[in-house]
Amino acid sequence: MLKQNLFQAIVERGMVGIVRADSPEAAVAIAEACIAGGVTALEVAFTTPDTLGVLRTLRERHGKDVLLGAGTVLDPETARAAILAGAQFIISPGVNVATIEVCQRYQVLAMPGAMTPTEIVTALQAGADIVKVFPAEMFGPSYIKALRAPLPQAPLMPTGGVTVDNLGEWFAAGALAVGIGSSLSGPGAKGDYAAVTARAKEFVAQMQKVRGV
Ligand SMILES: O=C(O)C(=O)C[C@H](O)[C@H](O)COP(=O)(O)O
Repeated sequence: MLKQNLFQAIVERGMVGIVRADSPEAAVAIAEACIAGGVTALEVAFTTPDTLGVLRTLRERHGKDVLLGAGTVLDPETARAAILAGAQFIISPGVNVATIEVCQRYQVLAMPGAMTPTEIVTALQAGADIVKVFPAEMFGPSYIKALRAPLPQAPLMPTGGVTVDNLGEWFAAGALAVGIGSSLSGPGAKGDYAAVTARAKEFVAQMQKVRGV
């Protein structure tokens, strides 16, 4: 998919589900549970064993309807491997310029993590497509609003502490999209995949409400 179409597809969904698990089997099961509930942009975090295998499995099973990315990517080598395994976007906890460059070279979305205005501007200058504001729960939605006063052009994706209940607040504050971890996939750690699907459905329904669909 062309990078601009990928960007649009993330914005339309409004959320990226974060899959982080103790085993590749659990990661695939959590991802499938999210997809079953309608959350179809997913990041597999590299703290998961055999993340590349998980990405390949999900890429083989799902066609264009599921957007797949890799998270917790700290360096360009990991980014390149993830792209070869089918990742369409690369998320990092911080700003690593060489990682952003690999994303631009292969035309996948670069989504580095940043917190301060200096970091956010550095990320944008280096070629970030979307800036993950992380850890967003430290300052809450009002921080996104404050950032957007001087940086209205910044496409921000707060990540950390996003829940069904506060989803609307992040968008009201100016978020382009959100990253959702434990409040979506948390029950998956205990093997309760049905609960993950139920949470995914709640997020999708709430997103429609927030957007007035
Ligand atoms: O994208 C990554 O790889 C991250 O590092 C993001 C973290 O997993 C978030 O901290 C998840 O936050 P919660 O939604 O509060 O669980």
